[in-house]
Amino acid sequence: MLELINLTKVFKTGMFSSGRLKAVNNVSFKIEEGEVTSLIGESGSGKSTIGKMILRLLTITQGEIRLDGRDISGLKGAELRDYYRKVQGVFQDPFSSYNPIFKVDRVFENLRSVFFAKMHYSDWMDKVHTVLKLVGLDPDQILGKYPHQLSGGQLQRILISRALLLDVNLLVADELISMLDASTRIDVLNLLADLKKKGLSILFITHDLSLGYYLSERAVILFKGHVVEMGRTDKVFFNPQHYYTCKLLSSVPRLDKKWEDIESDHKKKIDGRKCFDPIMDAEHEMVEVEEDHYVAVQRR
Ligand SMILES: Nc1ncnc2c1ncn2[C@@H]1O[C@H](COP(=O)(O)OP(=O)(O)OP(=O)(O)O)[C@@H](O)[C@H]1O
Repeated sequence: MLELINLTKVFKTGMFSSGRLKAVNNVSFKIEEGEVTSLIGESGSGKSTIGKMILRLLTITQGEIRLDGRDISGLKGAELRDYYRKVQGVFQDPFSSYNPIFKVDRVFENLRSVFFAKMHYSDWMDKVHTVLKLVGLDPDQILGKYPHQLSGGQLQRILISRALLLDVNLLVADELISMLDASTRIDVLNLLADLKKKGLSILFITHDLSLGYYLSERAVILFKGHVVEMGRTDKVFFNPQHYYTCKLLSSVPRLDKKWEDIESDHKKKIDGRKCFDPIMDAEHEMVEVEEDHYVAVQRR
C-alpha cells in the first residue's frame, strides 16, 4: 500500500543554515493494507520526520514515497486532497491540535468545508455522530464543548474520528498515546486494534517498545536515522539480531527481574549471537536473517 524507498531527509541547521543534519538516512519499508507497522526508536532517531514526510508536512531530500505505486511528491490540488482522504495523521499532544477559543465542533466544520462542502448538513451531522460513536464517544457529551471541557483521551478520540470521517486507509499515529494516562492509553490502543480489524492500516510511531509490540504485525527499528532491524514483530522482539535492538529490548523494565540480571542476560545473548555492529555511519545493507526478518549489516 504505502512504500518508502531510500528515503532521506537532510535538515539545514545552525546560523545561516550552514550545517547539515541527516535525520533520516536511506530508509525503506512498506506498510501493508490492514496492518499495523510500529516505527520504534529513541528520541531524535527520525521517527516523526518520517511521519511528517508521509503526511507531506516536510519535503523529501532524496528517495520516494509511493501510495499504491504512485509517487506522492508531485501531487497537487484535487490529487493531493484525494491523498489526504486516504492518509491522515494524529499527533502526540491532542491539546495543541485545538484552538482553545473555539468549540471542538470546528474540527469537523473545517473538514466539511474542504472535503464535503456539497453534502447536506443533516447528512454530514449523521456522519459525524456515527464516527464519534465508533470511537466510543457520546456525541451529545462532546459537540458544543470547548477543548478545556474535555479530557486528553476524549480530544485524542475526536482527532481519530476526524481522520475516520475521511475514510482513511492509513493513519499515521505519532506518539498518539504518550501523553495519556495508563487506563486511557489502553482504551485508545484497543480502539486502534478495533479499527485495524476493520481494515485500517496504521503507522504507529513510538519510543515505547511494549506499545509497539502490543499492536503491530510488523516492527521497524530506527537508530540515528537508519533502519537497523525490521520484520514480523514477534521475530524482531523474540529473536533480535542487531546490537541496538538487543539494547533497546534490555532497557524495558521487567517486574520479575532486577536490572543487573537483565543487562547480563542480554550481554550473554549479544556476545553469544554476535550481534551486528551498532556503528551505522558506514555503508550498510539489509540482510534477511530469517523469513520476514531483516537486519542491517555493514557493507564490506
Ligand atoms: N525542522 C528541523 N530542523 C532541523 N532539525 C530538525 C528539524 N526537525 C527535526 N530535526 C532533527 O532531526 C532529528 C530527528 O528528529 P525527529 O523529531 O524526527 O526524531 P524523533 O525520533 O521523532 O524524536 P522524538 O521521539 O523525540 O519525537 C533530531 O536530531 C531533530 O533535532
